[in-house]
Amino acid sequence: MADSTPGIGQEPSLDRDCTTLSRHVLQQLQSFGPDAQDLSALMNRIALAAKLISRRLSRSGLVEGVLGFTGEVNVQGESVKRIDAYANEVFISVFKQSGLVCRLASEEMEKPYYIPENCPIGRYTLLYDPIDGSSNIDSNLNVGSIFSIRQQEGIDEDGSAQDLLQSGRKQLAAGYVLYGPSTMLVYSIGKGVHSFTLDPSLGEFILSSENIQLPDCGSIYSVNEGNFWQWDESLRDYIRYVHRHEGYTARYGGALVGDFHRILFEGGVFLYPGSVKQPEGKLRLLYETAPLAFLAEQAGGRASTGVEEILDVVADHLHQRTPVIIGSKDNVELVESFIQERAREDNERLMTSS
Ligand SMILES: O=C(COP(=O)(O)O)[C@@H](O)[C@H](O)[C@H](O)COP(=O)(O)O
Ligand SMILES: [Mg+2]
Ligand SMILES: [Mg+2]
Repeated sequence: MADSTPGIGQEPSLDRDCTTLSRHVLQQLQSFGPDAQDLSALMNRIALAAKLISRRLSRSGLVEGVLGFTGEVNVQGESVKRIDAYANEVFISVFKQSGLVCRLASEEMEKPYYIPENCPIGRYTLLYDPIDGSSNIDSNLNVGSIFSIRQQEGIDEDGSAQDLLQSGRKQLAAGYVLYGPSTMLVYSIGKGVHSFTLDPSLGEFILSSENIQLPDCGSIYSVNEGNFWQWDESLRDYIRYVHRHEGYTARYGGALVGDFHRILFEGGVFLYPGSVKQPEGKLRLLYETAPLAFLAEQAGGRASTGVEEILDVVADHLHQRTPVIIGSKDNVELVESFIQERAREDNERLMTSS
């Protein structure tokens, strides 16, 4: 049997390279300057929030007060789950003491939460969806958190947060946490997309994949087909095309983070189009689709509303929704081609009837 004991002068081999998240941020920025230190500290705080939420989720069937609803309805008109409220508070308390951010904006709060004691030191705003896919939680299925970091511009004295109403290209960093069989954090600071896995025995996120590349084309399409008759005919045409062609497979888990994660690693497309009732779709621009679009572009993929890149959309209010088609370049383009074709036909019909 081979002797695996390290010889004199040899390092004992580890399972993997133990690159932590904060070290990774500094390595990418190749700097120890104040901006790099800030970004590294911000990511560290997000990791802390993720660990606290992950710990709570892992005990969800065992302790009181994790599952079920609070009885309140949020600004989106959705019933708030206890875990939504808990995770929202976790991000607030983690960042309140950080000195890093002046303002937090989340799905669960109508207006941003201001931390005046952090200003003007904290020059950043954190936008987040504390728990994405919370309808999955009572069935013990995957959920996530989504985050986006922007530089705060101006002092926002009147509390209107006008500087947040800019395109997604203003994001400094974005990412998500997936609470699945393991807890993973995927992020980008505009230098590729990288994933980390929480090692529960160390309490640290350890690098698992660097420079993730979305395949140009993939077989997965991920969409809630229960909404088929609510969509525009162009989307129905696309789905009919997929049904009639070999090589496609449907995957839909009911939590955007999980569904996007699969697409990021395996390729394909996730869609949440507008419907008759909700022409803008369901997903929110500033803390759901824009951060994921940032990751998709950084990984060589695309994210589109059908007529415009998601990252070019300028929000007109904090909780703005937007249709989204996100994933592999070729797949996104194919969906867009159905939308454009239908728009062209509608135009021609209009021209001939007038
Ligand atoms: O944004 C989402 C829900 O967010 P939320 O839990 O409100 O943060 C998504 O995860 C959707 O729930 C998901 O895409 C499934 O939507 P439906 O198909 O159930 O409408
Ligand atoms: Mg969500
Ligand atoms: Mg949510």
